[in-house]
Amino acid sequence: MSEHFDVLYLGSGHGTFDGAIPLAARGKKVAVVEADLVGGTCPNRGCNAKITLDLPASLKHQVDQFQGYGLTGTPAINWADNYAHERTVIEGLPDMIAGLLKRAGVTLIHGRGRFVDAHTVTVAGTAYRADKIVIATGLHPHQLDLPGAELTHDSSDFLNLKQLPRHLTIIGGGYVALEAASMALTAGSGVTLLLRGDQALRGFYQPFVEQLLTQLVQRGLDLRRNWVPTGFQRVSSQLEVHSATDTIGTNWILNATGRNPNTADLGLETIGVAYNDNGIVVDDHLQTSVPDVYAAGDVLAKTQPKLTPTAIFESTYLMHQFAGDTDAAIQYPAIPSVVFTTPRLAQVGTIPAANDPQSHLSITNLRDDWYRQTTRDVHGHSLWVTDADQRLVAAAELSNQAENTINAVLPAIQYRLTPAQREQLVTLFPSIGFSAWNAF
Ligand SMILES: Cc1cc2nc3c(=O)[nH]c(=O)nc-3n(C[C@H](O)[C@H](O)[C@H](O)COP(=O)(O)OP(=O)(O)OC[C@H]3O[C@@H](n4cnc5c(N)ncnc54)[C@H](O)[C@@H]3O)c2cc1C
Ligand SMILES: NC(=O)c1ccc[n+]([C@@H]2O[C@H](COP(=O)([O-])OP(=O)(O)OC[C@H]3O[C@@H](n4cnc5c(N)ncnc54)[C@H](O)[C@@H]3O)[C@@H](O)[C@H]2O)c1
Repeated sequence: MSEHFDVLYLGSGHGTFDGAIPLAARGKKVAVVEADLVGGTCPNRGCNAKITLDLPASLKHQVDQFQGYGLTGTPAINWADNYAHERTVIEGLPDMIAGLLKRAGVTLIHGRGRFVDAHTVTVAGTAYRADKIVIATGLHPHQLDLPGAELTHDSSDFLNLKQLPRHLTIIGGGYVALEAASMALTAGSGVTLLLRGDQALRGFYQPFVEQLLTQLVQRGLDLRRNWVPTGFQRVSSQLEVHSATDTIGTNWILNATGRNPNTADLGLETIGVAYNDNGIVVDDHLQTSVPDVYAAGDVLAKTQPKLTPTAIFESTYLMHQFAGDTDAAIQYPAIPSVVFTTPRLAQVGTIPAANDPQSHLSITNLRDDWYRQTTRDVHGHSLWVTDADQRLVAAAELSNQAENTINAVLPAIQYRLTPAQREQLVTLFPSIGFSAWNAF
């Protein structure tokens, strides 16, 4: 007879483990099926790996900004050492997360799961039954259907480079493209960035995106807009990227054209789970079109940003639902996002049009903030959007510490704090939090 669980999760990323661990600790019988590395994309091939590699680049950028302001001599990035450091920080994470799951009493099943019916999945020929099943299978890199596409690489390949190529060509204008471009430029590689349209980072405040691109171009980025690749070719020891009218010679090609939901080969058609190109369709309780089958994390078809904090929020919500703490619909908070370029571009809330009568937009030049002068972080701006009652509803910033500014002001947005309530909050001085709370 097949083993029976209260809840079984497909995938072991943040869409799963932040909820599965407390659920098991509360006495539910929980199983997690993982086909690859435990912990999923973020720890192994995403956030943690990327930020570890980026930090020396970010530090170098800041040291460069202090030349003539108390520092002389610019450090060089040794990529082999940087990569070796990243490995030591990352390599233990799957075992660490597996340990957390096991200590909480979760049964970890290695292999690819597939639905047989709405309450049964098979893994390598063994059937497992559960009262509820959560699909949290994440995304995979989008493949280009072009001649020579096998010569291109994805973000995991980039994060696994032991040495950076002399010249990289990056296709795409999203998070992965901009973060890789910024890191590689600072580390000394030549970088060509190909945008198929006019704009990069479409969801972000475009004047700040343009400021970021200008700074990257000043640091040597070869930016090509409206450049649509038609194919790739190896020519002796070089690679070529072709468009209808142009050719770029390069040493390495990063395909950063997005990621697609892992919905194939799960047996979704067998049991009737509805999905589309954006992912699995769910109701406001994260239940799919099939009762007792749920979805969480990046694989969801959703308008919220497909980020780790969103996945954590969803898996935690499902944990409370399964534990009987709530039967309320999910209510997403304001979800911030940041592009880890140098400088960083961070944002929260919906930025209205400049002439929107319901809101007031103001822009702060970082040069005018005394504290930013001490950190030489003076080349960007903050955007503050307030409503008719002077409550903060959205914000964006381009700076070396943009993620900290946006984190600092999140409570003002989430709890709709009035100016009088904000006055009651005392922050440390001098600090980025103080600068943020006093800027709008
Ligand atoms: C390069 C990169 C950098 C990123 N940086 C950031 C960042 O800085 N900040 C941030 O917030 N977000 C970042 N993200 C996004 C973040 O990684 C995701 O939002 C997060 O990992 C989503 O978690 P998840 O559990 O939904 O999916 P995943 O972490 O992708 O986990 C899904 C898991 O399901 C497994 N799986 C798939 N199919 C099956 C099956 N049939 N059976 C069993 N297992 C299966 C997969 O092997 C995988 O381990 C980054 C992503 C990338 C690619
Ligand atoms: N800092 C972070 O939080 C972070 C960092 C990296 C990745 N991520 C997450 O990982 C996921 C993937 O990021 P991404 O940057 O790969 O995707 P993305 O969707 O952010 O960007 C894809 C880019 O590729 C372009 N594009 C799409 N098809 C193309 C084509 N055929 N030819 C040329 N250009 C094309 C798009 O216009 C867009 O600029 C996202 O969910 C993102 O949230 C987050």
